[in-house]
Parts: sequence; structure tokens; C-alpha cells
Amino acid sequence: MSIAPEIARLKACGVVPVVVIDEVEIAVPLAEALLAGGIDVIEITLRRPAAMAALDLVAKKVPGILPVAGTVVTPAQAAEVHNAGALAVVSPGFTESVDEAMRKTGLPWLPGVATASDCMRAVSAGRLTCKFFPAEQAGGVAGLKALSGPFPQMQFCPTGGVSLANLGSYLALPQVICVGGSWLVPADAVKNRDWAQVTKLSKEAREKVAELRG
Ligand SMILES: O=C(O)C(=O)C[C@H](O)[C@H](O)COP(=O)(O)O
Repeated sequence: MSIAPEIARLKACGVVPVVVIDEVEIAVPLAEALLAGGIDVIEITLRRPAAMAALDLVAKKVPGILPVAGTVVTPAQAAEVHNAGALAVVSPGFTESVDEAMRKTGLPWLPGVATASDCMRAVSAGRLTCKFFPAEQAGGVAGLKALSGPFPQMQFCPTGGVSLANLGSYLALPQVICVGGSWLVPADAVKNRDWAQVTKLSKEAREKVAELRG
């Protein structure tokens, strides 16, 4: 299976930080703090009004980091994040309308799946790399193992309840290319502009991935 270079970047990093940005001005220092800790991808979720401008800024000002848009749930958002400079897109679920809109952008898209029916829809659309969401709540490692049995062609990025403590058990599965999570960017660190903390957590995560991958 050929793999898009952006997906290869997610895989190489091993950990995708899922971030919520309330104020545009924190976007660049936050991205730089992740980068300083060796994390060269950032998923900016469209949970807040500032997200689109933050994405645009990171795409323009922090060339070393892969700008990924998250929480893309409508076709209009798919087009918007493309214009804002996202190089890959993640959604919590799968719909045909977002699939179609994503096809128009040509960007790699990781739709979210949590059930066999979700996987059947994704596979039918040729979307073989998916977010497994919400990972821990949808059965964790055992759930993903069982779910992916009938879909040997699929690869996953488990997200939701993943942390430094359990990422190893996900990354040990051959069908898992990376994990996602918000733990690298705690709300408190953002509130206090504690970028050193974000860098420290990033470094820890990267070291763990390196250790696991030998
Ligand atoms: O906003 C979205 O679309 C999402 O993608 C959901 C996030 O990926 C998870 O909420 C992250 O889960 P935690 O790491 O447990 O905080």
C-alpha cells in the first residue's frame, strides 16, 4: 500500500498532539514548544473560533511542523482547512459528505471509526488509515484488536484516553501507526504559557516512542 508523505510523518513521529487553541497568539509559541521537544506534527482542533486562524498562522510561521486540522465534521470545514494551509485532516467520525469534500482537497484524511460498520464505510471509500476514536472508551487495545481483525488492510491512530502510560500497548500493535492525545498540551500549561512544560512532555513522549521502537 502506498502511503502519503504526510501520513508517513505522523507515523515517524508516533504521537499526534491534539490541541485546543482559544487565543490565536498562543498558536506559534505552542507549535514551537512541541517542535523543541521533537514533536513535528500538530493537530489543531476546530473546537474553538480561533482554530482556523491558528492553523493558518502555524502553517505560515512554523515550517518545521506538519499542520493537521482536527474535528473537521462538515464539508465546508474541509474546504476551509485546506485554504488555511492544513496538510492533513482528522475527523472524529466518517460521513460520505465529508469524504467527498476531502477528496476535492486532495489532502490525506483520517476519519474516525469506532465500530465495524464505521470501518466498512471507510474501507468502501478507500479510507484505510483511520483514527480509532474514542480509543479507551471504545474498548482500548483489546477493542481495537477485535475491531481490526476483519479489516487487515486498515491502519489506525488511536485517540481518546491515550497517555504516556498506555501509548506503548497501542504502538505495539502492527496496525497502529501512531497515537493521538491532548496530554502533551495540558490546559494549565497553556493558561500559564508554560511552554517549557509542553516541551518536556513532548520530549518524554518522543523518548518513549524511540524506546518502544528500539
Ligand atoms: O475534537 C476532536 O475531534 C477530537 O479529535 C477529540 C480528541 O481527539 C480527543 O478528545 C482527545 O482525547 P484525549 O487525549 O483523551 O483528550
